Amino acid sequence: MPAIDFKVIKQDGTTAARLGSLTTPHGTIATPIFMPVGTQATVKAMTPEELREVGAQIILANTYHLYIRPGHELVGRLGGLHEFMHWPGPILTDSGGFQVFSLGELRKITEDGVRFQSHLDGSYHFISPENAMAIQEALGGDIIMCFDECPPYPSEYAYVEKSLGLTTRWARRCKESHARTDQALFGIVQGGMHRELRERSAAELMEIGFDGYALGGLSVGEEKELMYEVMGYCAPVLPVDQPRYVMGIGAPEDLIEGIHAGFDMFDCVMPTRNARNGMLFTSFGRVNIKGAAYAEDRSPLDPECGCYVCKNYSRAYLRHLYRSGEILASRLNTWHNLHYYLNLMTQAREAIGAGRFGEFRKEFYAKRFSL
Ligand SMILES: CNc1nc2cc(C(=O)NN)ccc2[nH]1
Ligand SMILES: [Zn+2]
Repeated sequence: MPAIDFKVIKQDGTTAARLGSLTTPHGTIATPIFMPVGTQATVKAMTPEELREVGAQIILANTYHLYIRPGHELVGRLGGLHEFMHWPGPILTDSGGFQVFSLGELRKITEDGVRFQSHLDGSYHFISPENAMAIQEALGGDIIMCFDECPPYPSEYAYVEKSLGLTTRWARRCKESHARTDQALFGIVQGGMHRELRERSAAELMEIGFDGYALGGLSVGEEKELMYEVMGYCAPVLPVDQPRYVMGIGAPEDLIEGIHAGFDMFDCVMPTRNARNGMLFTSFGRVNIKGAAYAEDRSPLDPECGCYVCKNYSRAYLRHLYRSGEILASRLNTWHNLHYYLNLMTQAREAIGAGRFGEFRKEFYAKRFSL
């Protein structure tokens, strides 16, 4: 009995966008879906009940951070992430591949795995594909990710080619050592910005066979056009009847382009991190709430939003909270940004259901810069 079941409910009329249903041991998710990032077993500033209220269906937790603190064995002993963080819905854990490679000089890659120093106290650690599986199995997420190498951008062609071979060999080791049948395992396609390498990586992973496929190694400093090009030629080579996930993506327009290309799942720290920095997303573009223009602006942040924040608070008050360094600023700004992202996904799903995602995409761009 596979851990997850994915069905394409409806293919859009004129684009590669599709409406899907992803059933996991902790509930069923409508796709396309955005996953709020809960790095240290919390989506910062939000309770699980509030996450539900803004429309979150599935959240992401970071294996690297939870391995370092409080430790995956501790989380396992306390019943796993769902129990530990009081989140009853589906959880996806990344493998730590990206975080560990982001440590830069503090890490050494070998065929067997990666040796790295903790960002907290400099202590030495080693993660192999096998223990990336053991860590995620202890954390107890519903969907876990292969341990891969995310090459820096830009990298020499030869390096990217060599790296994808390591990612494939590591993916095979992940599948061989993955024991929990109630956890789905996704492969991660690498290959940089080279079409033939991306297609080779995808083919090698599909040969091994996974429950879903992610596109890694994007949003690493490349131009948006290049990111969209890679998404455009990767989606069609991935299995049509399995979930397609783009990791670390992205800004609202990146989600629209990812859905347009045929992807189903997205995660990004942007809505939550930007919220804490006063950068708010609205249907008409971005609002930097600390701007003096909002000092006496009694209007809601986004008149078209309708979330708890936009129904009850003025831009002037949100600006005051932010400038005063109030904790409520992070909470209200996060609430609104997550509602914006998740509501955008709801609208996208409705548009696909009506066979009009192409028109929806045009409307999205038409009103974006009318602030
Ligand atoms: C914000 N940019 C961004 N790029 C990512 C790439 C990966 C990846 O390749 N994981 N194996 C994961 C998260 C990412 N977030
Ligand atoms: Zn709002």
